[in-house]
Formats: sequence, structure tokens, C-alpha cells
Amino acid sequence: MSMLKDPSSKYRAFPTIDIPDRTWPSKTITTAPIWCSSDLRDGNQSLIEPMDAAKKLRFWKTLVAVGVKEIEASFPAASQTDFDFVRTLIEDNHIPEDTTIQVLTQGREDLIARTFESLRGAKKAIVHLYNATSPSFRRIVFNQDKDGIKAIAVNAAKLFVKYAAQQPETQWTFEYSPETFSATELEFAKEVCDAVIEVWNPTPEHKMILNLPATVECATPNIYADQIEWFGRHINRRDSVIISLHTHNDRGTGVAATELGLMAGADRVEGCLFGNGERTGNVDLVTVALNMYTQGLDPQLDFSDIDGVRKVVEECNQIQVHPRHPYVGDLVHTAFSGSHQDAIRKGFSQQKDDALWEVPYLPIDPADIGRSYEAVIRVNSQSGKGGIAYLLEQEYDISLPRRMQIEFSQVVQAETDRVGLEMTAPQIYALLQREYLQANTPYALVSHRLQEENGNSFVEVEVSGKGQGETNLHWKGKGNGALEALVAGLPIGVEIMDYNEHAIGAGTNAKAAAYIELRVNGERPVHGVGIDENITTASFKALFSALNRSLSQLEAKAA
Ligand SMILES: CC(=O)SCCNC(=O)CCNC(=O)[C@H](O)C(C)(C)COP(=O)(O)OP(=O)(O)OC[C@H]1O[C@@H](n2cnc3c(N)ncnc32)[C@H](O)[C@@H]1OP(=O)(O)O
Ligand SMILES: CC(C)C(=O)C(=O)O
Repeated sequence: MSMLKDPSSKYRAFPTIDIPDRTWPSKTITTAPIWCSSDLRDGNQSLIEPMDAAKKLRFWKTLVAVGVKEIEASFPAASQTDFDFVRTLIEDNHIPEDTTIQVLTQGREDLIARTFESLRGAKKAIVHLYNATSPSFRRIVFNQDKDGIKAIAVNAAKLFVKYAAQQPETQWTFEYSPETFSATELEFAKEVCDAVIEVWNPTPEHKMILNLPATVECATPNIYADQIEWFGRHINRRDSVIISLHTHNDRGTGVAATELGLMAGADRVEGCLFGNGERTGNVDLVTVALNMYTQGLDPQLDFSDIDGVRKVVEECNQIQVHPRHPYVGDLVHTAFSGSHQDAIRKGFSQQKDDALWEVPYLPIDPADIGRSYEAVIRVNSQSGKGGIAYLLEQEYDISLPRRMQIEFSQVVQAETDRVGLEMTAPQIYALLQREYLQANTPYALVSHRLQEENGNSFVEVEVSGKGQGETNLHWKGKGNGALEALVAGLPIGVEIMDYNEHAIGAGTNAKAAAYIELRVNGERPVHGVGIDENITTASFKALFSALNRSLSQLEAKAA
């Protein structure tokens, strides 16, 4: 094999479908399909360790809670575990009235007999027959010509009728899959399916299911859509047939193929939660459903606790969901990068409760699927001021003025660059404390006295600090307001460039936050922050914070 100069010569392009008047490209999906989960069958058969009975039951209950109404529970003839699971569901009444159990079998009589046996006593059931129809499977696996392949399907279909008749207490629905449909000549797929239709004789009142698998995804999704549209136009008794999609994800386009297949007229979708299944998986039912949701269409499945569902699926399958997996991955509602955070923060502040969802970079409101907003913005070295400001607002009720956001983001940036790690909200707050709230040198405010007289403010402050020796300093000043009086009393020339304040919290526990931008001796302005129960004290603390930071920076510059 390695001798081949160009290995791609081993493969060939999938031919296009001759359907020039195709209609699906201009369709949209307007109704939710019938959903069928194959987690307990196609998903289960792909696991390193297939689920035991307890796990299968837990998974089954989760699917029922999500609202999946048709659930392929097993391949009962494959193993005693699979057979017994079907018995448990029936005998212990785990199948709600509005839910139908589905099982799969090959077209061999011993397997069919055992399959029907497993369903004894079920109120209703879907029995699913498959055999592969594509040229390579005909040649390689079955060593049969087209007639031989059709005969497998027709003979098995007849056996279905025979065995179903022996259990008339059950309301039967039959499903046929021309396995490898997407790699089968369309005329031949139709021929086999028409032959099965003849045997099962469905009616508009009692339909059968024709499931059209992309058993191995082998072409672009538009080809699959063409195949589905062609099939729907040509199959006999279309009104008595439910057309079902069953895609895999070998080319990474299982979701796209399913969506285009629905636009092409299919009625039903088989798949697995979070895309488990053979090789690269079956189509992910969650993504298809939530994609509909984000188009304003109710998918009729409940993923309002998506993390709860994920937990069950991960524990049963023993496979972790990827952090980038659409909708459910740990990181998919998270923005680290500055410009994204800025846009998200602005989006949140403008988003009205009942308005169309328009928060940039978030295709879905995380709250709709049970996620909090906590993980939406996370800060690392790629982050900007918006994300930092957002976290302080959300977690600590602290709203930094715009120019201070810019200044503080440089402090955070230096820290994230230094440690090379993400910074959590508590770590950012600790940095704010260290940098601003605890900026106590060289001057720490010990106490202050404020007097108002005839529109004038008189301030006396007691100041201590490193380098002041044992004796505290006392500075006095007079001005039009408290801050002006304090500035007048300082022995250093300062100029207040900007002042902001706001409440933190409400009621008796409320505090005040004050922010001051201060220019010392005509140098570059520097910010300070003060937090206190008393707004005047908060503003004085903010002034000392700015003064100390500025003096420290000047000292560092001079050194
Ligand atoms: C695409 C899919 O996911 S299809 C579902 C696949 N899932 C599974 O196979 C899981 C469960 N299967 C099993 O446990 C086993 O395959 C069993 C118990 C069903 C059968 O096991 P075995 O009797 O050992 O047969 P095995 O699986 O090897 O089947 C191969 C034979 O069945 C034939 N066969 C394969 N598929 C079908 C079919 N759909 N209908 C009729 N015959 C078939 C093959 O041609 C082959 O025949 P040969 O022995 O004459 O060459
Ligand atoms: C049995 C069929 C539907 C199947 O699982 C497949 O083709 O992938």
C-alpha cells in the first residue's frame, strides 16, 4: 500500500444525483420530526463495554424524560442481556403509554423468532428489519446478486407478518432499513423497499417506516438530501410510509445531512444523544433538536437540564462529551478573548427579557438549557477589559468606570502573562484588593473628621504609614465639598480628573464604592478605589488609594 504514489487513487468521488428540479435547497424545517433514539442499540453496540441492565434502564428513563417517543431498546436476538432488558421494560411497566419500544433484527428466521418472543406482552412495538443493499455489500458480505438481496428482505418481511400474527395482543409497526442505503443505486433501493411494502401492505392509517441509513457517510450532505427527495418522490404508497433518516458522522456532516434530509421531506430521525455510535457516531439528536430551537421551532424534546442528561449519558457510555461539543460542551458558552467578551457584555446589558435573543457570540441563551451565565466569560491572557469588568459586575457588584477598566485590565494581563493560567473571578477580585483597596503606603488613612459650615467643608485627616515614624500626621483642609477640602489639605499637589461612585448591594448591608482618577504633580493619571459603608469614607479611601499608587509608581520610575 505504501508503494502507491498517490493514495487518493484508491478512492473515487460520489456521483451526483440527477434531480435538477430538487426543491429541498429552498425549504426550511417547519415541524419537529418523529424522534427515535438508537442509543440503547446502535449506540450500545459501539461501546467498549456495552451497558449492563442497570445502565440501560437509567438511560431509558432519561430518554423518556427528555420526551423521545420511539426508543430502539436493543437487538434482542444478539444476547441474553439485550433480550432480558426488553422483558424488564415490558414486565416492570417501564414503557409509558405514549412511548413505543423498538427492536432490531437481521433477516434470519431464528433471530426474527427470538426478537418477537422478546416482545411478548408489549402493548405496541416497532420491529426493525435490516439488510444491506449496496453493491459492495452485495458482493463482499452476502455474495448475492440484486435478486438475492431483495429475497432476503422479502422473506424476512413475510416472517415478520407470520410472527406478528402469533402475538395479536401487540399493536405492531414494522420498519425496514435498506442498510447502506446512501451507497445503494436509488432505483434498486426503491425496488427492494417497494417489495417490502407489498408484503407489509401499510395504509395511511397504519403506516410502516422506511429508514434510509447513511450507514457509512460517503458523500456531501447535499447528495444525501437529493437521495431522500428522489426516494420520497418515487417510492410507492408514499402516504402509507414514514420516511426515516439514520445518518452517521464519518465525514463529520451527520447533522447537516439530517437537516437537509428533513428539508427533503423526511418525517423521522434516528440517532443518539451527543452523537455516540459506531465509529464517529450516529447523528447527534441533541444538536439537531437544539438547532431547531435556535431557529424558533420547538423540537418537542426537553433539554432544559442538558447537564443532567449529559451526566447520565457519560456515565452509561463511559465516554466523555467533548468540551467543544455543540450546546453541551463545557467551553461552548465561554468566551476568553477580549473582543468576544466585550460584545457579550454589551449584548447582555441590552438584551430584554422577552425580546429575540441577540447576544453576540452566543447562539443560544445558556439559561434555556439549564446553564448559568457563570461560565460565559472567563479570563486568561487573551482577555480584555470587558470580560474582567463583567466578572466583577456579576460576582461582586462592582462596576469599574471605563478608564479604570482599561487600567485594571493591564494589571490583570500582567498577572495572567506571569502565571500563564486562567484567572477566576475571586482571583481577579483579590488582585483588585491587592492593587487598589490595600494601596496603603506611603500614606494610610486612619480617621477623618468632616464639618460642614455655611456651604464650606472642613476636613481633618489622621494619616499613618511606613516611613512616618511613631507619630501620625494630621492634615487639614477647607473646600466646597469633602473631597475638595481633603485635596486642599494634602501636602502634595493633586488634581482629581474623574470621580464615580455606586452602591454595592441594597438595604442595611449596602456599601458604597468610590473610584477616583488622580493626577499627582502633573504626572500620568492613576486610579484609586475605596469601599466603605459610608460614601465619604469610601471617597477618601479612593483618593488615598490613587495617591499611594501614583507615588509608588513615581518612586519605581525614579529608581
Ligand atoms: C449497521 C448496523 O448497525 S446493523 C446492526 C449491527 N449490530 C449487530 O450486529 C449487533 C448484534 N449482532 C450480533 O450479536 C450477531 O451478529 C448476531 C447474534 C445477530 C448474529 O451472530 P452470528 O450468527 O454469529 O452471525 P454474524 O453476525 O457473524 O452474521 C453474519 C451472517 O449473517 C448474514 N447477515 C448479515 N446481516 C444480515 C441481515 N441483515 N439479514 C440476514 N442475514 C444477514 C451474513 O451474510 C452472514 O452470513 P454467512 O455466515 O452466511 O456469511
Ligand atoms: C440497522 C441500520 C439502520 C443501521 O444501524 C445503519 O445502517 O447504520
